[in-house]
Amino acid sequence: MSSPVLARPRPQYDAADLLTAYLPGSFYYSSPRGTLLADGVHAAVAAEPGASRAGAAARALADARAAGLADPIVAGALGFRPDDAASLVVPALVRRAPAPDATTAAAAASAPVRASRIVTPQPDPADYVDAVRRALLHIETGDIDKVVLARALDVTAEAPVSVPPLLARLVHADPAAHAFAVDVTAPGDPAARTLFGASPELLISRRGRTVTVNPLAGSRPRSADDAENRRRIDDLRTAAKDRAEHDLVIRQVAAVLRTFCSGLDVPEPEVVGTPAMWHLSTRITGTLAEPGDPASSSLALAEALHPTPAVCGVPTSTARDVIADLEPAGRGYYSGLVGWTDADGDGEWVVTIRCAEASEETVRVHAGAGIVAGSDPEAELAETRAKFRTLLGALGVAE
Ligand SMILES: C=C(O[C@@H]1C=C(C(=O)O)C=C[C@H]1O)C(=O)O
Repeated sequence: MSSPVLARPRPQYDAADLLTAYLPGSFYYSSPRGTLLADGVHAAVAAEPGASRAGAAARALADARAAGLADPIVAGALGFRPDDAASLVVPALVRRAPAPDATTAAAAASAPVRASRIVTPQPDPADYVDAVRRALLHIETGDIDKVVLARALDVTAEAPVSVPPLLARLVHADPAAHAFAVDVTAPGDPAARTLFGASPELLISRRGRTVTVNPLAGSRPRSADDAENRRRIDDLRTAAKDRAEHDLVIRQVAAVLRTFCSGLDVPEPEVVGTPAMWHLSTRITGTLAEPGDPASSSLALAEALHPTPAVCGVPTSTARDVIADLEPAGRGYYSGLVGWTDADGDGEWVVTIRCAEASEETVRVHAGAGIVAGSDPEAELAETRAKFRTLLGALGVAE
């Protein structure tokens, strides 16, 4: 007779448990695929700036498995530029739960928000409008077809800002968003820094052979009025300028994916909504030709796709130079990527937008807009203003 195997049952969590357990220093990520909360550092993933982070992640995952860590993952964030800092670790403990739903974090969402915060635009809105005009000159002269220009708001409170209730509000406001919070404190920083947000834009999700990417480009603010929203959706669906802006992104993303996939389905764009915005969206699926190749891991694919013209421009390197010239402050983690990958290469990475970085009393909120021929500088300013609403709503302030 065999004796029974004694083992502690694997704990079952729901999305609310993990959101409640989140504390700065943890890695939190939720999306329609599920919720993940990772704590502690088994190993940091070091990579020289500019070198492939996917290679370093694959080595760290192999070492973690060899050291006996069950189902290790690499989780964290990469910045916008290849030479920006990254924050990637093999966490010591990973807890998973199903995706959040409309009931998740209801209590946090109804809690009052502490008022009296000062909002400082970086740069001044007039300077942003001027930068858009200068970007249009680059487009007229033919240097670039598209560039995404961003600006920021510094929201300063009277006391250190607590990220967990802000994250809970973001999840409650849009349970279908890709919500995240990542510790991005670097050696030498005077205080801890947390990157958090609710991105609508899936850079890549990989399960086995199947990859899904969902670029967004072309936007309208959401209105409080249903009839007005129907008008805006129709307008977005039919406007030649938005369609051209969207097609630039899809063409580049599909071209990159074709080099990894044996089959690719690129449907017609549709309009999707967040609580603050409407976007043109194309949900592309592909079948990987070599799923066992480390060069096809979700992080390797994310690095190959990044930066898409949804956050940078066309052509990529000239657009990146125009951004460096026209945006007074570096982007850091904004418009980079956040997510996780496992030892089989499966994982999910999102574009780091609708996000902010909190440190002590200050939260820096970011938003950008794609500039193409025919863009109206004031309308692009209004678009960034509407995009800020995702984070400002959680903070309980207006621009
Ligand atoms: C750059 C941002 O958003 C991106 C730009 C968009 C656009 O220009 O229409 C739409 C969605 C995102 O790909 C942002 O939210 O900061």
